[in-house]
Amino acid sequence: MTDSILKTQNLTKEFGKLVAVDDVNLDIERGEFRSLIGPNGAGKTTTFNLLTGALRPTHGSVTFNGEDVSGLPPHKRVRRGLGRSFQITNVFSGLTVRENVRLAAQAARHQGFTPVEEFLDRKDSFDDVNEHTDRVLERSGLLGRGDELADVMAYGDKRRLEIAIVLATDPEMVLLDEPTAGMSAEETRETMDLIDEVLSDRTLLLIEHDIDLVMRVSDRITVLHRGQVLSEGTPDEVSEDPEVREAYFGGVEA
Ligand SMILES: Nc1ncnc2c1ncn2[C@@H]1O[C@H](COP(=O)(O)OP(=O)(O)OP(=O)(O)O)[C@@H](O)[C@H]1O
Repeated sequence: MTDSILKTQNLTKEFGKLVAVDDVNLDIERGEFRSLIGPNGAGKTTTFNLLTGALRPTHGSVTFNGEDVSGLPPHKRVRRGLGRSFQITNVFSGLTVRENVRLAAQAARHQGFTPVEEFLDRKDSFDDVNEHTDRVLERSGLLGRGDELADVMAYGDKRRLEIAIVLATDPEMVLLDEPTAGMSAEETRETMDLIDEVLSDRTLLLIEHDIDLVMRVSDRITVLHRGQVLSEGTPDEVSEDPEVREAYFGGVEA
């Protein structure tokens, strides 16, 4: 039996008459690197938003670690270990590297329900958050650079900081929404290497339209087309699927 970390059941999102995500069943195994690909308008971003909680499904459910999280807002999903990155991650440019990471660690960790509870919680958790921040900086290759202002960091280092911010929320699973969008081939390679270096022990779901990129990095690939799952399997299985070739290349041999 597989050890599922994230499942969707009959996940559906309608925008008026348009069914953007249509009865999608995903079953992602703990530790897996899964990619979700599909041509423009296939429903990738909508699926991503249903998983993070930015959108609520019209029908169906999202289960994370055995818990139905369909009704939970994004920040509560993050606290349960379902992290997300890049397009939603904010690097505060006026803050230092350490402050950025610390803020993310704090936001993900505080558990108090009222300001008073939070205040009472705070003393103990300060040491805890500081230690966690150090561990994250070390893991991300940023220890010793904590006092640098995010604003003046080089492009590649900023990406490193973005990943550190995700890691600070202590995710069991990370949702990556087109992390290399707009990058050169060289920057794409560096970013994927960095993800591999820093997040390789987490379950990853990469939303991506670059089919060549996902072929290289994924354990399994789910192909969406017109809101539905068209194909699923290892990179080899998916790339040999005639329906995938049809959807991507219009039947023309690539
Ligand atoms: N808020 C919305 N209101 C109405 N229609 C929407 C909304 N968001 C997405 N859609 C539509 O749902 C369909 C799926 O869009 P989605 O952005 O999820 O696809 P995608 O696979 O991410 O595409 P792309 O690669 O172009 O970003 C598209 O037809 C899109 O126009």
